[in-house]
Amino acid sequence: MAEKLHVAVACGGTGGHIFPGLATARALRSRGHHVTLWLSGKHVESTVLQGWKGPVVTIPSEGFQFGPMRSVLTACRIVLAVIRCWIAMFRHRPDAVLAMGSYSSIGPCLAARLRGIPVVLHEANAIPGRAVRMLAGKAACIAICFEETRYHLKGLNLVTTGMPLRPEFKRRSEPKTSAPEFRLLVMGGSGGAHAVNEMVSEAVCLLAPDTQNALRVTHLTGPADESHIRRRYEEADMNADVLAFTQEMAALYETADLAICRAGASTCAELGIFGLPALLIPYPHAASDHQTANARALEKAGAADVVQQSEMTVEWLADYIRTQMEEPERLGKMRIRALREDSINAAEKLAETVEQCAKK
Ligand SMILES: CC(=O)N[C@H]1[C@@H](OP(=O)(O)OP(=O)(O)OC[C@H]2O[C@@H](n3ccc(=O)[nH]c3=O)[C@H](O)[C@@H]2O)O[C@H](CO)[C@@H](O)[C@@H]1O
Repeated sequence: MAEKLHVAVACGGTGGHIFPGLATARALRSRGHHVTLWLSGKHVESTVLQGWKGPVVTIPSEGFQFGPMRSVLTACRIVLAVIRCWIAMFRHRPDAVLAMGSYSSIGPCLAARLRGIPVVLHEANAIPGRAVRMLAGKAACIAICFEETRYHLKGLNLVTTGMPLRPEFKRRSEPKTSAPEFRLLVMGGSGGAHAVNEMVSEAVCLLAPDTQNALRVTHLTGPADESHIRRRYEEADMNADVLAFTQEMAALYETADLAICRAGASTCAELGIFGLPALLIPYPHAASDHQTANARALEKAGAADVVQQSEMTVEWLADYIRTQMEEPERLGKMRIRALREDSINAAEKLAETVEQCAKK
């Protein structure tokens, strides 16, 4: 094993950054290293971070904003974050920084560069985000999940690690047993997605008179929409479990027949671990439309269908769900194509990459 290191894992932002950061932090710890999480203070971080007992450094940071005045504000915030991180690094003295690629990676990575500390970046999406593009040139290594990403980061030191996942996301050892009803899992990433919540719940309610006992829905809404989506299903007398957020994702993936969801990087990797077919509705405002690129990679593999939010109607969705319920053979074939190996042991592979890049 490499010598004992102190690694700063910068994983603030959304669940899509915190979960893989946390999984890698745990893998680094189990290899004997000391780990500090560097976060941005966003509310979602406390929801997701349950169970982390190690040290945390919170450096407030905000996403990129554009326009003449806003760009100046963004630049000022970045400078402030770098100064704060640079000061915090006096106390914490990391040997390496691992950044999971959100805007909150920028402060710790630039401060680390000023201090001569090696930086490893993790890019979860098929198209790299702004923070990774900004930091890539100075990184010791960039870990990626999609082979497509190589086209966007030519000439840099890349290694494919896959997406670090929570330890409970283990592939099912026995084939899925068929439940009497069709199980639909609806989710919009770690914060929920309002447009997905509205359209899918309306489509399911449109189907309600014919499918009440044949369809069971688990709908993860995010905090804003939970109560009115629950009410909508109740009024339609529909068999639905509505939750703002759950920590029990593995059980849901394992029992579902179909997912309707956004195409965030963690969601895509998790669908692959469980071989769960999906209808992917990419978030239309994602930077560089990266969710469409993620979704197309799954579609190309025959693992998912993709529909753009702007092209979707409630009637089309209702018809899509009914068709999938009536065609279990099609979903069975998709299930086989959906199973992917590339994110198994990703946390360990990324931990190993950090060890290799760290200051000896
Ligand atoms: C809106 C947006 O820009 N989202 C981005 C954000 O991820 P965002 O957090 O939106 O989405 P991801 O799919 O990457 O991650 C969602 C995570 O939340 C978990 N989950 C979700 C609901 C729930 O109730 N419980 C739960 O645990 C999922 O299992 C998954 O691990 O960063 C990702 C990584 O850069 C990007 O790919 C996404 O495009």
